[in-house]
Amino acid sequence: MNKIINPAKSEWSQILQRPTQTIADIEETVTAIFDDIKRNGNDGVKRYTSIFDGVELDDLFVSEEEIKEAENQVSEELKKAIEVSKNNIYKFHAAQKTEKVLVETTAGVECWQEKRPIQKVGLYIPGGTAPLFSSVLMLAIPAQIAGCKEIVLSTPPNKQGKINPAIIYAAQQCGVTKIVKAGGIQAIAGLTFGTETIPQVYKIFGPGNQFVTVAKQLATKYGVAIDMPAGPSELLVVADDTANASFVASDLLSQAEHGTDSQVILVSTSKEKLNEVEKELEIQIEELSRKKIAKKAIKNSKLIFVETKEVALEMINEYGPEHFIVCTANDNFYVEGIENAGSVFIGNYTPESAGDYASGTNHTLPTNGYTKAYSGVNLDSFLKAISFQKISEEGIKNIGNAIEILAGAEGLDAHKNAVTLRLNKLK
Ligand SMILES: NC(=O)c1ccc[n+]([C@@H]2O[C@H](COP(=O)([O-])OP(=O)(O)OC[C@H]3O[C@@H](n4cnc5c(N)ncnc54)[C@H](O)[C@@H]3O)[C@@H](O)[C@H]2O)c1
Ligand SMILES: N[C@H](CO)Cc1c[nH]c[nH+]1
Ligand SMILES: [Zn+2]
Repeated sequence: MNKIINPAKSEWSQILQRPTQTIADIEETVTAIFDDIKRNGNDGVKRYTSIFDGVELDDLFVSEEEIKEAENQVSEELKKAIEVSKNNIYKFHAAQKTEKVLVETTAGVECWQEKRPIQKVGLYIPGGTAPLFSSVLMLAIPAQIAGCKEIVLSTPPNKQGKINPAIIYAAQQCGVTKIVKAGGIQAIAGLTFGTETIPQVYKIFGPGNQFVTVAKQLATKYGVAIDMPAGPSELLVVADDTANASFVASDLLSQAEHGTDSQVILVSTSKEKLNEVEKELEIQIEELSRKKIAKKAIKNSKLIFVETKEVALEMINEYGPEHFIVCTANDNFYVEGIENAGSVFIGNYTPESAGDYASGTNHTLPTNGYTKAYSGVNLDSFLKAISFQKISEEGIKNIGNAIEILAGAEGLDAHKNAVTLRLNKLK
């Protein structure tokens, strides 16, 4: 584990740098693959699947037979756990529905806002080193509640050209309409341009490694919307003497095991707690099946001592973690003061894994400091808000003159005329 540091404020941005590559590092590769797939469709998707995933595919889609097989392969125990997770995610996201907002802004001028689903959405489900079927629930459940019509899922196949049965099973439980066997940049390109058989979608959702994240960002150049950049996992824990060191270490490792480019950080006002957690990390990491990955990720990680909670909070807001765990005597200080975080976990008995799987909140969250401007996935991510207005004769008389003056001042005569003609008719 890295040694405990106490950086000066001037060093924060350098110390807190993410270990991921930037758009500039990956853009050339992504652009070349996008161009190829735009021109060559399915052949291009298959070629890059062969290069990056090591498998030659005949068919890019999960078949009816594979769907039946998956249903039989998933254990009853896992099906029940998926049901618990699904129910909680459903409850939390269904509760986010909002009523139509109607306001009579001036007598005779009615304005309202209503939400409509995005018709065609693409869900990316990571599958490089672990089949994240929990991400299927996190994306397909809100898509279904929102009323999206076409829900296309894409995920990388294994070396036998198969998709993990739990991914297929979860997709069937949540209204996914098609499952494409493609991962990484080729999956995002397929959903961006559409191919002979992959539908082109209006918005792409989902987490992924740095290649997926940069590909999603570049997809926006071609007119496709994205949920947010949701890249390699991050966790920042703030802990004082009241925290349980072994719990804190287990949480840090839970995110370190995601990928070698994950980053976990512990900030504390207690040197003793930092030392205790460091020892726990060394013990617990040896027991993990993914210790090779976790050990590499831990190299990107920091144990930071700060003198006061005020300095801790300022540093945390500067970093803007994807996940933020608060385990201190004064949790409210951090809960009320946090400005930039994807999802917040409070107290010794709220592990980050709860949000990853089953509490009900969404685990598709902004990383790499994008918490400063983006929210995690929620019901609104799958909806558009459309504004409506209806103006009566009384209404146009009330606001017409103001519109004429405003349009005249902008030098836009046609705008002004559209009101003047109506006002004249009402004289
Ligand atoms: N932010 C979030 O909300 C969130 C949620 C879950 C997971 N995650 C992150 O998702 C990631 C999952 O990563 P993963 O790799 O296991 O799966 P993945 O599905 O994201 O990526 C696998 C794909 O990457 C492509 N790829 C691999 N190496 C490449 C290379 N050198 N050049 C071009 N393409 C390449 C391959 O096509 C492969 O199919 C982890 O980093 C994890 O931390 C983030
Ligand atoms: N922690 C991940 C988001 O960064 C989500 C996840 C899925 N499965 C386990 N964890
Ligand atoms: Zn996780």
